[in-house]
Amino acid sequence: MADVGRCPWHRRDRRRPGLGPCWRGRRRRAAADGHLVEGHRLLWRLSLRLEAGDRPDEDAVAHTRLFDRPAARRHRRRHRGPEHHRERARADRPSGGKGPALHPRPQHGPGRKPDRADHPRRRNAGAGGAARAGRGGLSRVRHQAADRARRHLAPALRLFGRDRGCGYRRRRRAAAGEDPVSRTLFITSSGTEIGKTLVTSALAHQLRGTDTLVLKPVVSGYEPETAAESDPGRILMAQGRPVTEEAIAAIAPWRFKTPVAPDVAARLEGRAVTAADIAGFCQRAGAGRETLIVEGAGGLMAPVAERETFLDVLAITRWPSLLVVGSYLGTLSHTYTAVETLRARGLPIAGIVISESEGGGNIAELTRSIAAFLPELPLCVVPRLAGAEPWGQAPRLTQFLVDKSASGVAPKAPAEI
Ligand SMILES: Nc1ncnc2c1ncn2[C@@H]1O[C@H](COP(=O)(O)OP(=O)(O)OP(=O)(O)O)[C@@H](O)[C@H]1O
Ligand SMILES: C[C@H](N)[C@H](N)CCCCCC(=O)O
Ligand SMILES: [Mg+2]
Repeated sequence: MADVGRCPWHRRDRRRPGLGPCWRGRRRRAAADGHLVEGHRLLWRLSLRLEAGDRPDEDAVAHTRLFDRPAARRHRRRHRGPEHHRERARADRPSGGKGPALHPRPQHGPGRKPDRADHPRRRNAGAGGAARAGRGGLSRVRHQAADRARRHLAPALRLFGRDRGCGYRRRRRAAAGEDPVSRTLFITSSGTEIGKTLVTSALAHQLRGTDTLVLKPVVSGYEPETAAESDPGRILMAQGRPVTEEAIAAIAPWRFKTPVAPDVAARLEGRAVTAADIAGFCQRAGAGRETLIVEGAGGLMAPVAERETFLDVLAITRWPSLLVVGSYLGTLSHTYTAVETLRARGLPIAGIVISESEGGGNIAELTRSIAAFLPELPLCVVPRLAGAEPWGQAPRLTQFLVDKSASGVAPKAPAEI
């Protein structure tokens, strides 16, 4: 049985009786593989598959075993060994796919509801689509990834609704490219050494216990000996995770030794990275996660390749940016330039965080200026924090995360000063 449809945790016999919605209702029952079936209707669909001699996937075989003993025997025989194979397969093959159905199609009529699989809206959905137009079998034109994710989805969704459960189906759909990660935030800044990692670690810390992945795909100036002080090291510590080489490699695959622009650092090591590499890695790693947070390296337009910058990563992904800016003299121009740059590419901005620079600055005046110039953008201040774990003292930053189904831009939040 393919590992689709139910979370392994639930598939094991751990359910407490009477708690799950899955096992209620007289006409529904659980097959031995943990998949839900709807009695007669599903049997009828299976009969259509079997009639055509179609055995498209392992699931169909599993159900055959459950519902149709002669067919299950044939299946076992067919897999017994090569010496039986040809002869038995010939004998088992239905005559042109036109033999009688094992389970005759239910007749429509008074007192009998038409099968929902025949409804026009459902014709392409799940197993219902297979039975359409009297073709008596699954379509030969198949989209493999979609099929993998959609097997048995229709009955399951009808019973439970799309958003219930532990998130296992959502992650599977996302892995098949059907459903993007719910919330993503790209932490960028008006320059380097501004406070991106502090903000990223604070978010990572505040989102502990949730389904959040935090990535720092490109890091320059990385030394394995001082991994705990590196950006990915600090992110892991903020999440309460051990700083190991494996954990760092999983969240920061492009690590370069020299503390310079990533394209230069990569060239010095005879390596290369592109905006598409970075976008692809993050999207694959984050597929199906509830929240994905990605920290850039350097400022918004720090180069990643000779003719590409982090802005090109954003042009591919269209992640909302959280712009971290300093409180030094000159930050206003840097801030507005970064905002204009994102807007010129039509990229969403989740908000601005002023991370107090070493020299301080007039935070109240800066906040007033930015709020007046960009009143539509949420604004927050992270004051100068001391201590070994500054991420634990930062103000709440999770308000910058919004569902992708929303506009992609965080709702306006009051400035925290
Ligand atoms: N609000 C703050 N309070 C205390 N320290 C801060 C603050 N903002 C930044 N820093 C300090 O400034 C230094 C640079 O910050 P950080 O590493 O977060 O910058 P960055 O933008 O992530 O840089 P990079 O471009 O290298 O990724 C760090 O030592 C950090 O702790
Ligand atoms: C080493 C440093 N802290 C960052 N990791 C990389 C900064 C690159 C800046 C490139 C630039 O904008 O000139
Ligand atoms: Mg950083």
